[in-house]
Amino acid sequence: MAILVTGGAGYIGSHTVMELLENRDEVVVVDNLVKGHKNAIKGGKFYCGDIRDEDFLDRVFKESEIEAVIHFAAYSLVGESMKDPIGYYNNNVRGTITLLRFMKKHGVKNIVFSSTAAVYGEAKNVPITEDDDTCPENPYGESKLAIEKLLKWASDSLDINYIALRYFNAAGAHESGVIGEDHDPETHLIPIVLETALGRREKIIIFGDDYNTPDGTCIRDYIHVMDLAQAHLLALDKLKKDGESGIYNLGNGKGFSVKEVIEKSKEVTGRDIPVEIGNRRKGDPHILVASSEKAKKELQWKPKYNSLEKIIEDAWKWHSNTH
Ligand SMILES: NC(=O)c1ccc[n+]([C@@H]2O[C@H](COP(=O)([O-])OP(=O)(O)OC[C@H]3O[C@@H](n4cnc5c(N)ncnc54)[C@H](O)[C@@H]3O)[C@@H](O)[C@H]2O)c1
Ligand SMILES: O=c1ccn([C@@H]2O[C@H](COP(=O)(O)OP(=O)(O)O[C@H]3O[C@H](CO)[C@@H](O)[C@H](O)[C@H]3O)[C@@H](O)[C@H]2O)c(=O)[nH]1
Repeated sequence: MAILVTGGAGYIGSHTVMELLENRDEVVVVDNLVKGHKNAIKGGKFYCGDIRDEDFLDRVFKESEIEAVIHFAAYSLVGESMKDPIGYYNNNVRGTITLLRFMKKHGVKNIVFSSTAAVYGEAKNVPITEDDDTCPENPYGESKLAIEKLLKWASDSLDINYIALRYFNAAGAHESGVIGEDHDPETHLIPIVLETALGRREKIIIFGDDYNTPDGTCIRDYIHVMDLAQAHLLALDKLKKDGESGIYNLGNGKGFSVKEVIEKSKEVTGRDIPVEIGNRRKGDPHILVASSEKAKKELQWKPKYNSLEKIIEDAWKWHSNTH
């Protein structure tokens, strides 16, 4: 029996596939390679196609004995979603609807879903717990919240069990340096900062320094991609064991401002990183920091790489050596 990983050629997906392979799980990856890379998939069986393509998805389920699904495939950029809300709903919501229909048809019950801190919007509490209000500030977060709600109804009446993992900001790379964060164009803070350190960019533009935070720049909770990968395996175990659906935050519980990330990157790389202050980016909440106590207690999740320094070191190893 295999684990179907949608979006397994992408950043977090490819790192989770590595972890599954190390755990000796059988893996089937589905990805349309719109954003991902075939050479980031380090094992298992690969199908190139779109999860919204019904005939394609039906064939994948028919040809492989799928035990459970980990569902990463989505568009995931806050800024892009503000410009293309229809495209975001179309890919994220429609893709998940098609996936659930074929899971149902082929009798696959368990799904781990990539949700996001962006479902919370401007947080009222710091750190944020899973019971806090959800009020997304951008179409991306809204599309993910719509999927969480769909999953809830599906679990109530369709015999589907789900765990939605609300990741905060994924960062870092596999410790081997073999795979890392490889988006094109890159929009995420840490890779852009490191590309600037490497001289591939002239400068990093800070999107606003007039937020209500100590240094005026946005605060995020950066979580190592391999700690996220570990959480997916634990979520699968839990679904197999007790079939109980649930929602879990995944973060380190510590926030860093954009300026702090740049300063730490200067220390790690020993390079100069030129900075310019620019306008705010639409759709950005000022602070997002997780409480992950629920994941630690109920999934037995034990993040191993929980310092910003280690996250930047691993990202730097990949960016400076292999990219
Ligand atoms: N990167 C983060 O900080 C972060 C934080 C919270 C949540 N997430 C969520 O985690 C998941 C993975 O994020 P990522 O950073 O690895 O993104 P990514 O873009 O690197 O990976 C997504 C993968 O899905 C594929 N894909 C997209 N639409 C598809 C479709 N219709 N059919 C088949 N394949 C499709 C892409 O080609 C890509 O390989 C996403 O669902 C994202 O919303 C990411
Ligand atoms: O060139 C840049 C890039 C980013 N930022 C800022 O850096 C912070 C982090 O931005 P980024 O790395 O783009 O991540 P987010 O927009 O916080 O979104 C990520 O983290 C979310 C969870 O918090 C996920 O849902 C998204 O999928 C993922 O892209 C934000 O305040 C940005 O405004 C800059 O100032 N300059």
